[in-house]
Amino acid sequence: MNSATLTAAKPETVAVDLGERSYEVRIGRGLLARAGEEIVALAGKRRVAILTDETVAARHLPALQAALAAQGIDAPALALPAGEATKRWERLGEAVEWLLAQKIERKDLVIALGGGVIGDLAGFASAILRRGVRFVQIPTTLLAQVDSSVGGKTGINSPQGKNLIGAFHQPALVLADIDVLGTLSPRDFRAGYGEVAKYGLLGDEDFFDWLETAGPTLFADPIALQRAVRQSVQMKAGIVQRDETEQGERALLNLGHTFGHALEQATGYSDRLLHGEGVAIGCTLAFDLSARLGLCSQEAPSRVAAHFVAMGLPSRIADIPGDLPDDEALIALMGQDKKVQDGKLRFILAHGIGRAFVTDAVDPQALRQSLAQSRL
Ligand SMILES: NC(=O)c1ccc[n+]([C@@H]2O[C@H](COP(=O)([O-])OP(=O)(O)OC[C@H]3O[C@@H](n4cnc5c(N)ncnc54)[C@H](O)[C@@H]3O)[C@@H](O)[C@H]2O)c1
Ligand SMILES: O=C(O)C(=O)C[C@@H](O)[C@H](O)[C@H](O)COP(=O)(O)O
Ligand SMILES: [Zn+2]
Repeated sequence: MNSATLTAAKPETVAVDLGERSYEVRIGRGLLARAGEEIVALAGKRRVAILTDETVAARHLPALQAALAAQGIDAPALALPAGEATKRWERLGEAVEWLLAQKIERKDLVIALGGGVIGDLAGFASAILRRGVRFVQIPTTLLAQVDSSVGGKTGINSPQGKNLIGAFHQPALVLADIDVLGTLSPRDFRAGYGEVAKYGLLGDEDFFDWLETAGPTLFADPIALQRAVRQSVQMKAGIVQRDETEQGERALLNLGHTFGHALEQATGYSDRLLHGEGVAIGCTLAFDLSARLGLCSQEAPSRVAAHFVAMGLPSRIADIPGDLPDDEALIALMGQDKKVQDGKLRFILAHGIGRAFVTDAVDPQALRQSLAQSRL
């Protein structure tokens, strides 16, 4: 990120208003260095334990530990292997046993320093440790800053499907320091962008219009990046406030995920397909299916695909390297989706860009045609 020539906006705060589970999301530059003060303000000088991954630990853990040490807090850390494969029982067990060995008590704090994998796993570990301890999200990927650190969905994957084991457990604070995104690989940055675009596609056409121009500049422009993170978090916070446990509206945040999660399972939760890449392919499929069902214009899916291509993201199943299960097997994998009701798949489709809705009225032939088209 070109921080020398561009000044950034001031840090901003988005409140997530959930009664006694309310918290704030701070977004801006230099927040990692101020983490010690934030943690003391939240929990005094209580004990703190950090869960992270090995890649993030090498780049950003010393700065966090120094910020905490400056406030007199000695914070031990456990660094798990980086990558989606870490979101599983064995690593969860390792994390929980380690937290117990650190004697983390109910009123102490767990810090998740990392991307969505660490945030989801650390959040779930915090939910079940002594039946619930507080945790703070310090998201270090674009995906985690715009999406996974907010809203309290925590959990791990199963061989049967994505995020099938988990709990709702809201963080006590989120510190999204956009400076730390400067060390992300271009591929991980782009994957996170898949979730940014999702917000425009599901509920805000003006945001999507802006992203079509600003998207390619985000990595180098902290002002545009902070705006993208803030608008995404504002949209997610609004939805989560109205529907914390996904009884209705929150399912819109799953746009593209019925497809994406099945593809992630089919690729073994490996780096063949990152979560945000699956979301980009899934969003394109959702718009293609919507157009086939006559719900939106034919232009909408082309515009969605064109934007993902312009951003260097995959937009078709054919973009995934290696062999994949056939369409019937992919549809069977979708059967484990958490939105399934009475055995029936439910999809997030759209009447146009920014106009998503939930439906179970999907012609299976149209679904098969969309999947077949996406393989070409
Ligand atoms: N809970 C939710 O609401 C929610 C929302 C969206 C996604 N998710 C989950 O999030 C996960 C994906 O998250 P992700 O894309 O952040 O993946 P990730 O956590 O695996 O991070 C991606 C890669 O970036 C590396 N990394 C992280 N921060 C870095 C930094 N600052 N500099 C350099 N490298 C860095 C990591 O080590 C990893 O290799 C998926 O499991 C997905 O299901 C959850
Ligand atoms: O917060 C939500 O709600 C979301 O659906 C956000 C998604 O981006 C995220 O990937 C989430 O983990 C998917 O939820 P799931 O319930 O399908 O596992
Ligand atoms: Zn997602």
